[in-house]
Amino acid sequence: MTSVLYRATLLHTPESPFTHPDALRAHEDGGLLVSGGVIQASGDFAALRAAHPAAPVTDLRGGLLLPGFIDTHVHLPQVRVIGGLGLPLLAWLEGCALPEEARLADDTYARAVARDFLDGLLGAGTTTALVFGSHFASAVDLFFEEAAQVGLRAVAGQVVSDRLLRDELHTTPERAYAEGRALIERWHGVGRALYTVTPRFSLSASEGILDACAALMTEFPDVRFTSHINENVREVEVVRGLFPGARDYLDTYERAGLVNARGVLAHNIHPSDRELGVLAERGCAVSHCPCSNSALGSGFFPLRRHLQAGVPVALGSDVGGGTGFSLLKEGLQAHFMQNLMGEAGAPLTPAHLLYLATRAGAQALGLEAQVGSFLPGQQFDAVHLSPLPGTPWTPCSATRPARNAPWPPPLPPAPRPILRACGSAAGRCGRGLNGPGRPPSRC
Ligand SMILES: O=c1[nH]c(=O)c2nc[nH]c2[nH]1
Ligand SMILES: [Zn+2]
Repeated sequence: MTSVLYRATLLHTPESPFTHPDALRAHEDGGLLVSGGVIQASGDFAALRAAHPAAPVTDLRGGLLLPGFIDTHVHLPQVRVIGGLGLPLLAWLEGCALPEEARLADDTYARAVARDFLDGLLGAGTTTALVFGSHFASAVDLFFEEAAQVGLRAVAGQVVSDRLLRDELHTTPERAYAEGRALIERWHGVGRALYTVTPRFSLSASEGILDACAALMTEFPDVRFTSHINENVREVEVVRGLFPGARDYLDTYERAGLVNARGVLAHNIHPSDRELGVLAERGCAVSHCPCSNSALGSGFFPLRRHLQAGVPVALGSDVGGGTGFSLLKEGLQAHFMQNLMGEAGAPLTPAHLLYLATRAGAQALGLEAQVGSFLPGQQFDAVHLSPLPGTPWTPCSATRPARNAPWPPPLPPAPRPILRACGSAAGRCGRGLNGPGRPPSRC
């Protein structure tokens, strides 16, 4: 099989920068040798060229080649309600998201939505996504068909709920099991498709429906699991009331047997230490969706606590609670929000952000042997970020200060003031400013 040598500036993070400070691999004049869609070698272009002189070269210089982005939380039926800002979660679901989700009962509408959604993901450089599907089995079926057409690595499933949404979005445990089973048999492992068992959240899922989800997970041991957790204070309170015997939100899934290394739970903004400990011990990942957390006012994600506990974390766009498909934007927002948290935040460098948008997502989905970096043996799932022709392209030449270098540097001694403000309230002594040497207390 012919190999092709791609020439570009390459960046990838085969290790986690949270544990390996030198995790970023950067090759300014880099090369990737690809054969049959699989990466054979990566590194400096000159060395690869010397070792493979006959390989045809595809020249992609002038931009950046990164592993394709991996979105670990995004809702198929919400692509047309992106940007409904200003409401907290439960009001937003009722007024904005759920009425639109009900429209996917119509197959023609559902197909059009699937196409918009896939355009959005691929346009943002996302090549793998963990997709919250539709409540309607036929819409999920259509989605898998459309995803196969465009080559997205779709890890998706039918969303199931049996209370507190809208009647047309409710199902029963028996029907959820039967429709889930049929979709798994039709799509799981076909081409790039994988199936995810998807109860919407414990607020809308009875114990019966969580048990039906667990039955599918037992019967098909490599399908994935996804849901929401601890997103909004009011939501957490309602869930506590609905599951009086549960220790906390996570326990509602745990008791059904749904928490393990095949799982990704979205948000987790308000976790207890117990929940973090269990997630870490079971290897269940959390999808952090910072634009959604900001848009719905859900709160600040305690990334530092997740990292300290050892919980795997990756990034999600959470369209349409989130504001768009770009994981570059999610990374930037994550950075801003961690900054705003001060001491409680985790400082994020560009290497952390690249990792969270690529390799961390692959690990969360159990796909790290296939995608997420440019290591040999990986699929050639990549995104080429190239500026439009004519855009000035000046690499940033600023040097970063060392992590613990004092900043700001000490200030020079302050000049002696010539005039000092009057010490009385708002200068009401009538003299305004004191003359040199007159202490404010004499005013
Ligand atoms: O951000 C969210 N988007 C949703 O659609 C949803 N459903 C339950 N919980 C949710 N959170
Ligand atoms: Zn969501």
